[in-house]
Amino acid sequence: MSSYEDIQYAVEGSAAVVTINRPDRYNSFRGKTVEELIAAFRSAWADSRVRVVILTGTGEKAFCTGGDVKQRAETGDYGPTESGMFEIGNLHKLIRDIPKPVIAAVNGLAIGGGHVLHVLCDLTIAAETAKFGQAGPRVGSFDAGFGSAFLARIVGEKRAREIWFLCRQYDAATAERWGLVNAVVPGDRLVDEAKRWAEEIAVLSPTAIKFLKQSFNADTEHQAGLSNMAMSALSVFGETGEAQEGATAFAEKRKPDFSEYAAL
Ligand SMILES: CC(C)(COP(=O)(O)OP(=O)(O)OC[C@H]1O[C@@H](n2cnc3c(N)ncnc32)[C@H](O)[C@@H]1OP(=O)(O)O)[C@@H](O)C(=O)NCCC(=O)NCCSC(=O)c1cc(O)c2ccccc2c1O
Repeated sequence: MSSYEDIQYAVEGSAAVVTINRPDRYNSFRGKTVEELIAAFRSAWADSRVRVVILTGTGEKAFCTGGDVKQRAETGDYGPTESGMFEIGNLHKLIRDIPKPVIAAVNGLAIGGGHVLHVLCDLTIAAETAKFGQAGPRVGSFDAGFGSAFLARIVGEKRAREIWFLCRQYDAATAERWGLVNAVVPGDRLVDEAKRWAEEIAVLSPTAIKFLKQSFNADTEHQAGLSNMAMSALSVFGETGEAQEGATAFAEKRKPDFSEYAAL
């Protein structure tokens, strides 16, 4: 895949900068976006010039707001892909497995599956105006894999459950206090700051960094199994009226009505 439609990819100094470029949909992802992100991360892995990957989004509004809910309301899925599959689980694994640090430069809203992406990155630098949160239970979705279990490793069980059960938004200062982000900077300095961190990493031993990343990952690798199961559960849940009510309500700009459903 050499040219991209939903993302931008550039190697600048020692960093590959991967930018989700769907600002009219708040940089939400469809199947094609995920496929392109996978191709970009593979390019960064294979390129010996690249020591760090920076993941960000176009504009000031959103880093990524997760799955494209309008697409899901329209077609019941996240749209066509070359492989015929929606490969978000493979993207999650790739962000973990690429033996180079991945820095999320969160330029705006990191919501739903977009929040999960930054959680999976090794480091997060946030713009002062960035906002963080989950949305799945409001739109008939969930990430019961890395998105919940790994999040709890970062912020602790109580806060992870609060994030998922209340679907609130948290500002960058709160995210920093909770250990969800490494640093907060003015928006106009965000990507430059991420590049500065990348150059600082780039002069260190790449092999030591690789083993360290793998060592950090090894301790939570069992969560990949959970994630697989969660993705299977999600594709079954996505077919239900309950899940479809969430997506349809978002597309129709109204509150979802889950009153006829129960979890007994
Ligand atoms: C993010 C918001 C809270 C922002 O609210 P705000 O009021 O500031 O802005 P608007 O709501 O007016 O949005 C502006 C504009 O952008 C469009 N938009 C925003 N987010 C999305 C989106 N996710 N998909 C499509 N379009 C989006 C919005 O419609 C507006 O366009 P207009 O043309 O109408 O002006 C708020 O927008 C919001 O709550 N967004 C939805 C967030 C969300 O629910 N995300 C998806 C969660 S589910 C998910 O991410 C997911 C992840 C996975 O990994 C999966 C894996 C396997 C299966 C399913 C998965 C899955 O569902």
